[in-house]
Amino acid sequence: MMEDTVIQVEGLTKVFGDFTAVNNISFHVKKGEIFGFLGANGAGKTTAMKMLIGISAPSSGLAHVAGFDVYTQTESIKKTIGYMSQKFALYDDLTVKENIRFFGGIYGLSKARISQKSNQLIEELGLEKVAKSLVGSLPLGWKQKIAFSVAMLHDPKIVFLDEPTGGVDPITRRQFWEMIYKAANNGTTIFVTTHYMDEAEYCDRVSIMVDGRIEALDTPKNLKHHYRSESMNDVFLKLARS
Ligand SMILES: Nc1ncnc2c1ncn2[C@@H]1O[C@H](COP(=O)(O)OP(=O)(O)OP(=O)(O)O)[C@@H](O)[C@H]1O
Repeated sequence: MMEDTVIQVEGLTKVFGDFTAVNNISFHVKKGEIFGFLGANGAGKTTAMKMLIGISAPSSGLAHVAGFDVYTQTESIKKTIGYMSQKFALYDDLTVKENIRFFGGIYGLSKARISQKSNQLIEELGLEKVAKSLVGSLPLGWKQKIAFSVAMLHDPKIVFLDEPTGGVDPITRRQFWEMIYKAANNGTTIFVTTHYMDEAEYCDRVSIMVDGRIEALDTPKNLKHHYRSESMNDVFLKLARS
């Protein structure tokens, strides 16, 4: 594995019965890169991501995440990465502080470290007034920003974000992306799926999955040039909906 490669995937495949959900995909992701993982509904993004985060065994192919093998070193992978999904992020019936304490504990942080991280996160996000409110009472955009910070509590090398901004308003999405940039600038690798094509423009490189295969992978600029498109939306429509 090249020194700055943090995700290495070769011929990764997942079969359910006679249906191939992820079909022989290959790519590398570099340290500190923001890697966009795009595809229409059902293209196979979540299935691929589940293999990379060590919760679903591949049918065939190879993958290393932070240097760990997805077949044999899944516990090491889980400790090294952060994960956030739109569908499950935080406990609605715990307060902001309780969520931080809970997830900090799961990640194995010391009490002192959790307390320090909790204060830092609350200050950075300007959450002083709602630190003791139940997360369920907060707007979705706030929840998602807190969820991202919680996924970063243990300073993961790579953070996997599965549609992190789904249903969130454009201003909050922009703020969310500022958090992503900051994490990437600090050396965290970001692997992100999204349905928002403006967000695809913010990625360093983007892959586009169609029916389980990666049909295109390049910088947004090169993809637009190659597909003679004005925007990533056009590129996506040409590939994913053709
Ligand atoms: N456990 C499973 N058993 C059988 N088929 C599955 C299973 N998990 C996913 N699939 C199928 O694999 C295909 C890819 O699903 P996946 O959830 O990976 O797509 P996706 O690109 O993440 O879509 P979305 O954007 O809707 O989340 C779908 O046709 C889905 O029905």
